[in-house]
Amino acid sequence: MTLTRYMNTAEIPAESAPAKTTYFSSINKHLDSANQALSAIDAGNQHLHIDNLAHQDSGFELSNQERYALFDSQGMSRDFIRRHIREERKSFTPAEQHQLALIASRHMLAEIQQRNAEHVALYLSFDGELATEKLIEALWHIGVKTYLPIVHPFCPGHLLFCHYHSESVLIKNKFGILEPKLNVQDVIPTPKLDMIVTPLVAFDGACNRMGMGGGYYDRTLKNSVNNKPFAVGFAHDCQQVSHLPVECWDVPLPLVITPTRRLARS
Ligand SMILES: Nc1nc2c(c(=O)[nH]1)N(C=O)[C@@H](CNc1ccc(C(=O)N[C@@H](CCC(=O)O)C(=O)O)cc1)CN2
Ligand SMILES: Nc1ncnc2c1ncn2[C@@H]1O[C@H](COP(=O)(O)OP(=O)(O)OP(=O)(O)O)[C@@H](O)[C@H]1O
Repeated sequence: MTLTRYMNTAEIPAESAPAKTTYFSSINKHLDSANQALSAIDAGNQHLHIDNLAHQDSGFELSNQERYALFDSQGMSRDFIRRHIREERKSFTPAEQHQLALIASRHMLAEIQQRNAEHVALYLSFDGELATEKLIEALWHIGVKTYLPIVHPFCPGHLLFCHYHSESVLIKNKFGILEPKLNVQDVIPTPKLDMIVTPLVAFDGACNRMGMGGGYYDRTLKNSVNNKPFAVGFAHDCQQVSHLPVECWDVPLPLVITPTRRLARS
């Protein structure tokens, strides 16, 4: 059984929205196995786990009644969608955020392992973004090298990617986001990354991506050749919208992973 098992292409419009409680009770059914998968790696049971995670059914499928309702964004401006979805993703409690991040991290870990990625850029969450801390710890345990974006000190709108390890010193950037203190020896040229797990504010069914509005990831991803590095959006289900107004500089993602979906761009 493959990961695509939990991809559900049917979209539920907002008017037939199930209550958030229904979404959470279906999510909770999958929490134990996600917890076990990630803590087995913590416990050093790596080898067994890598094999298991890569091949077992690590996904799940929600019925239309259980899934998070799609926000109908038709005709809305980018700015309005950005503000609305930022509020939506911030509305989860810390406990809900933790559960959702665990479940999604398990899926992302399986994706990283299946692709044999050795150098993976991620982000440290803020503003209600899906948290990556557990995923990063699991990657350290299995020997995958992790990197974080740094807002470029001289080149406005651009990012540098720096090695992130257990000894890294983190400082807040101008947006209040934690990033590694710049050390040139830690910088990796972007084409050397195998994967970039990108933050995003909103995405649609065609894997179009909208971020915080700085154009940082668009500038980074426009230089990808043959999907190297392979960019994967990591987001809450509530961040999917029915339609994103696309600009000429927007770079669509080949894949988006949420707690309940693996959405590949066709
Ligand atoms: N966790 C995380 N790290 C990331 C990003 C991200 O989206 N998430 N970025 C993705 O690109 C870059 C930072 N880009 C950002 C762009 C705008 C704002 C922001 O908060 N803008 C404010 C206005 C700030 C101001 O005017 O000074 C806002 O919109 O409220 C934050 C991050 C690099 N690191
Ligand atoms: N490749 C590029 N070259 C030059 N300017 C760009 C490029 N990509 C985006 N921009 C500029 O960046 C600004 C912000 O773009 P946009 O609103 O799409 O960012 P975003 O995707 O929301 O942010 P991010 O990628 O940082 O998460 C726009 O004004 C756009 O002109």
